Amino acid sequence: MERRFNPLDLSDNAQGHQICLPVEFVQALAVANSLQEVLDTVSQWLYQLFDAERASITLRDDADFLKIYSIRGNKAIPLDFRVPIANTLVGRAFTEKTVLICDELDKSTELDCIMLAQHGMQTCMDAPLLYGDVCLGTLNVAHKKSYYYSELHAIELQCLANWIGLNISLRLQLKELEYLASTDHLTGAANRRVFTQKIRQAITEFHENGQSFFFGLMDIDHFKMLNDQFGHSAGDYVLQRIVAISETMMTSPGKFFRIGGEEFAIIFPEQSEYEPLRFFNDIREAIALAAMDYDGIPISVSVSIGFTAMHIHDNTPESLLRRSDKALYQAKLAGRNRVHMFNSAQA
Ligand SMILES: Nc1nc2c(ncn2[C@@H]2O[C@H](COP(=O)(O)OP(=O)(O)OP(=O)(O)O)[C@@H](O)[C@H]2O)c(=O)[nH]1
Repeated sequence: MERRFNPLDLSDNAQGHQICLPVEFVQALAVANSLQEVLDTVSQWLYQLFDAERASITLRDDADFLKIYSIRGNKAIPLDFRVPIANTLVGRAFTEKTVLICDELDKSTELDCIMLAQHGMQTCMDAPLLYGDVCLGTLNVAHKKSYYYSELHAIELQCLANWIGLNISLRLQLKELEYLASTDHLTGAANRRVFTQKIRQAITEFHENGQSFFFGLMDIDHFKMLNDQFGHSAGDYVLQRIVAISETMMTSPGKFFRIGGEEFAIIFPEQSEYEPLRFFNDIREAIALAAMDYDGIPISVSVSIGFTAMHIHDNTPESLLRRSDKALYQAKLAGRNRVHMFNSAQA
């Protein structure tokens, strides 16, 4: 059997009812440092407050899927699972912005109910996480006994969903703002602002714990000509491809940034197994060999790279930038499509 409750009707029916929350719950939410911490705090407390076998939170992933972001208890539907919005109880709670209770999970034909029933649960209740007109996802609890949750439980779950919806919405907006402030919108690469933070951090870490690194500047060859010949959007496409190729070439601690129109910065921590000249050359070669095709027109492009090692007397990014820029200039002068390491004789 299924029961459904409109959140507005629930609040009408709940006139005079009070919801009582543990102080630790409210306190833990107040000090949560990230969206994930908020979600984990909420699922932990749902699990306890609703005497649940399982508590979870989904958020909208895209037009067709919700994603499980936090779980406490039974892992019948695992973390990060993308739950289809179609043909699931949780999907209907989300799209219809309605609290749904399924009292006999083993009789349901919906995917999420089947998965829960297969792991021994009999009742589940899903409430929409509302923020104004928008539904952000759902709060979900499940229990081993059938017909376990009452309308009072539905009132309380929806009340929590309304309260937490605001918190989640603000955190999502903050995440979006952080993303916009740190990302180059054309290519998705980390931008100059992040570069400035990361290079300063790398310099500090070098002076504090001796973790050395190499710093490279990469510049597209004859990019103006490419723009003139094929058009600005072809140039944009090439920028996107170069970023995608370079990012796949980064070994895990390597960091890549777009710091100007056709200029990129690379921080490459020193590591015995991957020699820097080879690392930078591998990137250069991957770009030179890449098959690029813009609107049916084959385009080949190359880059030049200048790099330098971190020195004990480097206290700010400027000296590193200056040395790499000189090496880059040498690479261009020598014919482009090459990598040069800074050599003090050229200073
Ligand atoms: N399509 C596109 N072009 C850009 C973008 N940002 C900068 N550019 C172009 O990049 C070109 C840079 O040209 P130059 O600095 O003359 O250098 P170059 O032609 O690459 O020559 P070399 O560096 O000497 O090999 C200019 O034509 C800019 O308009 C962008 O976001 N998209």
